[in-house]
Amino acid sequence: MLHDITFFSRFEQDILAERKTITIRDASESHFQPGEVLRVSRYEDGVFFCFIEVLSVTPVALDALTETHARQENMTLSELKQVIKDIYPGLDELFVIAFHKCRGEFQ
Ligand SMILES: CC(=O)Nc1cc[nH]c(=O)n1
Repeated sequence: MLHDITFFSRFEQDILAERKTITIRDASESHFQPGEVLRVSRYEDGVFFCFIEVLSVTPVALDALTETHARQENMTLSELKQVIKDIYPGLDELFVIAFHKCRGEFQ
């Protein structure tokens, strides 16, 4: 079964250009499994823009975010921490979902 995930529209171009290869989510979106293909749409208007394959789902604390995570998000580390604090205020239990954009049959 195909599951859905949404991203804020400001992340769309980075995902399509494969500059953003992780997403950091709360526990409500930590159930995805490696190998699972997700249908990706924009959070604001629901417009579909690609499929992604989940590579891994790894717990991480806000303070444990690193420059590597930031690079995978195409941000600086301070930008990334601020973005996550804005999206999930007061939350420390987070999950890194690593993915790659699907090509070919899923494009
Ligand atoms: C819609 C939404 O929650 N989008 C998010 C949240 C965290 N990271 C991300 O890349 N996108």
